[in-house]
Amino acid sequence: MSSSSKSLKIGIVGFGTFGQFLANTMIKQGHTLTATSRTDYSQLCDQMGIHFFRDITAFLDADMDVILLCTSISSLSEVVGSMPLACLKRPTLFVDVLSVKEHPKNLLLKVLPEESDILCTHPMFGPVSGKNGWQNLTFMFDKVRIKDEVTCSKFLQIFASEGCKMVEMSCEEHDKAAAKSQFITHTIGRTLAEMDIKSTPIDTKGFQTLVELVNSF
Ligand SMILES: O=C(O)C(=O)C[C@]1(C(=O)O)C=C[C@@H](O)C=C1
Repeated sequence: MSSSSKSLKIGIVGFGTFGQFLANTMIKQGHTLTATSRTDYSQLCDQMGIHFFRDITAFLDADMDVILLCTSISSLSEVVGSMPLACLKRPTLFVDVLSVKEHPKNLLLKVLPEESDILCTHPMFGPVSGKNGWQNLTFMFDKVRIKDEVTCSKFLQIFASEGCKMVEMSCEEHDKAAAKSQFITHTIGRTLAEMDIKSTPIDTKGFQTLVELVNSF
């Protein structure tokens, strides 16, 4: 990577809905993307101009600036545990985007090589709230272990340049706050979805707010 260029080589691990969502903006910004996933996304990646690797060793061989972990919370440890990290050619920045933060922080500190940098993040938005751009949406990050500040700040710039509200906070603080906010939002949202609530001709403002909440899941 040339330090004067803003463009990063980013490898995405886990190319589900959230990985694809982030990839679209990264491509728009001119970054070079590769991806790997348990599901075969080679056709979709072809359409998006992303090199898809079925084989994780070949993926790690591709020599990236950033490895972006977009797996589910429950599979992170198995996925990272199965990566042949000795294949990494140089110190690499690992970034996760899981909606809990102490778990990936502790796991990555435990299993990644000492020379790898770690940035734990949580975009507080997704394909629904971010469908018309990321302006004013919150991006939480914790520089857990950063030696290469240049690469880290280029990565953060992806979100800052889209107009995100950048919030630096420890993983521990994040989990305390999210346990209050995200838990209640998902619980109520999913309960209302089960109840199949729909707009009526006589909606109150309060009821419309509930219908909007359900539609955001
Ligand atoms: O806005 C969306 O589309 C979302 O799905 C947002 C949502 C959520 O599940 O609430 C998705 C993932 C992020 O971890 C945070 C928020």
